[in-house]
Amino acid sequence: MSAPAATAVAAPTRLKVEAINTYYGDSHVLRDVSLHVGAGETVALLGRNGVGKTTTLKSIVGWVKPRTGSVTLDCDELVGRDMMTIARAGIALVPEERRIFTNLTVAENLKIAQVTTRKPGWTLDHVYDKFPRLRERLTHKGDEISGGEKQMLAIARALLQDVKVLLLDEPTEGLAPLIVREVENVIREIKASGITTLLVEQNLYSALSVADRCYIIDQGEVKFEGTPDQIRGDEDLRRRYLHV
Ligand SMILES: Nc1ncnc2c1ncn2[C@@H]1O[C@H](COP(=O)(O)OP(=O)(O)OP(=O)(O)O)[C@@H](O)[C@H]1O
Repeated sequence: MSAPAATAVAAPTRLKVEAINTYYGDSHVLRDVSLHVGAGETVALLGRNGVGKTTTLKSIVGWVKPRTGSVTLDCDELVGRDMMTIARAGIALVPEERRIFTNLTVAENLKIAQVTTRKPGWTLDHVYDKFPRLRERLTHKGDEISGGEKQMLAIARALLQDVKVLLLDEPTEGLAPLIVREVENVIREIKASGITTLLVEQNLYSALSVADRCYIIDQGEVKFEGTPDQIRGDEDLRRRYLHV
């Protein structure tokens, strides 16, 4: 593995993944994967197709269970807990398929996502302010909005759930360049609001433009930890692990 970033962020660790090994049946997909995300940091997990990025996110939220290793949120162990408990602890995954209710309007999708028992970090007003596109589409059904709007709606729903750590799986996938820029701005707004984000991206330059730090994973192993600038400046690294 390459040397860790010289410019370590001073924030306390919020999410820590330590030496997890995850399998699908006999297939050993994650091999001693370790990473950490500081409070308020935006970290990107990069790598080619099928190397284990989504499986890392699913292992964090308990969708798949690591066979060994540890995942902690503010030092609380999550491995072995069910998905609902992990979600209540404050981790939300926005999966690649952007799960929203297609038969409900945008407004209804947002209303039912709201946490009523606790004060959410993001309120509906905050969402309407930062996602003007959604405000314009409030009466449209989930299946009547564009891919970019679905992505923003899925992210907004997660933000309304009193989230501490947001996991985004390929948030810019399939989106037009102009909409990719809007999603990047939303990710910056999320960081500005103090939420910790771990995102998986195939769109390297989009990820580098929003991330404070990055990990590169290959064949289920973390091969690099460093800054966007280190990746921009290392053509060999990009060619070896990212094909760009
Ligand atoms: N439910 C599953 N059952 C069996 N194998 C799986 C399952 N999900 C993923 N895999 C395999 O695990 C490996 C890692 O997949 P994963 O989805 O984590 O990769 P990824 O890096 O996110 O790639 P992609 O960008 O293509 O989603 C791949 O070989 C994939 O085929």
